[in-house]
Amino acid sequence: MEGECRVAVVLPAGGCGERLGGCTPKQYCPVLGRPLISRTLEAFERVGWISDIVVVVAPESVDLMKNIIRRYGHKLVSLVEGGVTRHRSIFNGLRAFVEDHSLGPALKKPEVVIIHDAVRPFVDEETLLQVTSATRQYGAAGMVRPLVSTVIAPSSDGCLDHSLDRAKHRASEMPQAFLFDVLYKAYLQCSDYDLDFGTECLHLALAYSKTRAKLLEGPPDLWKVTYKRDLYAAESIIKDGISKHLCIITNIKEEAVQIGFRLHENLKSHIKVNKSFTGPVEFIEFLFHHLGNSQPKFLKQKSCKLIDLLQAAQAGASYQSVVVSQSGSEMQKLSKIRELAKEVQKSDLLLYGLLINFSKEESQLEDGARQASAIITALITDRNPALTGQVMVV
Ligand SMILES: Nc1ccn([C@@H]2O[C@H](COP(=O)(O)OP(=O)(O)OP(=O)(O)O)[C@@H](O)[C@H]2O)c(=O)n1
Ligand SMILES: O=C(CO)[C@H](O)[C@H](O)COP(=O)(O)O
Repeated sequence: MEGECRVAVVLPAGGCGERLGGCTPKQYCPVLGRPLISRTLEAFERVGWISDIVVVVAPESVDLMKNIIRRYGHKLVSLVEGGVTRHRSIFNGLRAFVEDHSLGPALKKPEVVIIHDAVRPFVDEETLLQVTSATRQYGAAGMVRPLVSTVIAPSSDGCLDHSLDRAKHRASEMPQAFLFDVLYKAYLQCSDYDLDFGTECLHLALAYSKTRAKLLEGPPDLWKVTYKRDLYAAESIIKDGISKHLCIITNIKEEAVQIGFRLHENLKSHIKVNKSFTGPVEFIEFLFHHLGNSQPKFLKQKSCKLIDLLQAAQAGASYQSVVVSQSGSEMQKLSKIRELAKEVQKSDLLLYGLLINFSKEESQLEDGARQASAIITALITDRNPALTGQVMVV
C-alpha cells in the first residue's frame, strides 16, 4: 500500500447460518479440515499492509474462536462480540477502534476500514488493493458482479409487478471499503430500522454520509458461503488451487533417480511439476511435495531431515506430501510415516506413503511408475485426510 495509510479489516462472523442449516454456524464448518473462518483469515494474513483484523463473533462463540486463533496461529486478530443482525455486528466491530470495545487491547483507528464477510474465503490481495485505493479516492468502494438471474418484483397478490433490466444492475459482493469516518458516521446516524433490516453498507454510506461508493467488478470467487452446497464448492476451489504444483525430490541413488524421472514424466501430464531435486534426504527415497501457492523456503534446505522439512511448512499452507520408497526393505522406515503423518497434520500437511518395487525390467518399472503416478494424482487431487499415514504398495 502506497504512502502512509492505515488499513484495518472488520470481519462480521456473528451469524448463525440459518440457510445452511445444521448446528454449527457456517463460519466454523470445516472446509478441507480447517474452519471456514480460518481460511478467510489466512487470505487476509497474506496481505502485508493490513494493520488489524477485528473478528466479530456471537458471544457464545468467543471461546471457540479463541481456540481457532490459537490452533491455526492467527495473528493481528482482535475479537469483538456481535449483535443480533449483521449491521449491528459490523457497528460493534467499528466501535473497537474508537472506544475500548474489543475483548483485547484498544485498537488504533485506521484511515480505511475493509468490511468483508467471514464466510467469503476467496479474497485476494489485488482485489483488496483495488477496493482500498478506490476508497482513498472516492470515500467508499465495493466489489460487484454481473447478475446471474434477472431480479423481478412480485406484487402483493404474488403476480409479477415489474422486472429490472439485468444489464443495468449488479450483485453487490464483498469486500467493501470505507474511509473509517464515513462508515462510522453512517452507523452512528442510521435508524434502528436500518440496523435491523438493512443489508448494504454502501447504502448507509450514501444515505448518511453522502458518499457515493465506487463500484468495481470483482473476480467470480467472491461469493458468500450460504447453502450447504457452497461448502462443497469452496472445497473444490481450494483443491483446484492447490493441486497444480508438485515437486519431486529424490535420493541420489541410481534407482531412486530412475523412478523419480519416470514419475516426473508420468505426472507432468496431470499436474504441474515445478521442479525435480536430487539430494540426500535422511530416511526417504522420494519426497513428493505438493505445494500451495507459494514456494516454501524449505525446498532450499534439501539436506534437512524429513521431519524438519515438513515441520518447516507454515501452519497456514495446505500442503500434502507423498513419500515414496522404492524397495521392500524400506517398509520398516515407512512404518514411521503414520507417526509422522499424525504430527505434521497439525500443520495442515497431509502425508501419505507409497511403496514401489524397483525392477530392472523396463516394462515392469514403467508399469510401476504409471500406477504410482495414478495413485499420487488421486491422493493429491482428493486431499483425503482419512488416508494420511497409510502406506500403499504398487
Ligand atoms: N448477527 C449477525 C449476522 C450475520 N453476521 C455475519 O455476516 C456475514 C454475512 O451474513 P449471512 O451470510 O447472512 O450469515 P448468517 O446470518 O450466519 O446466515 P443466514 O442468513 O443464513 O442465517 C456472515 O459472516 C455472518 O456471520 C454477523 O456478523 N452477525
Ligand atoms: O449482500 C451483501 C452485499 O452488501 C452483504 O455482503 C451481506 O452478505 C448481506 O448479508 P445477508 O445475506 O445477511 O443479507
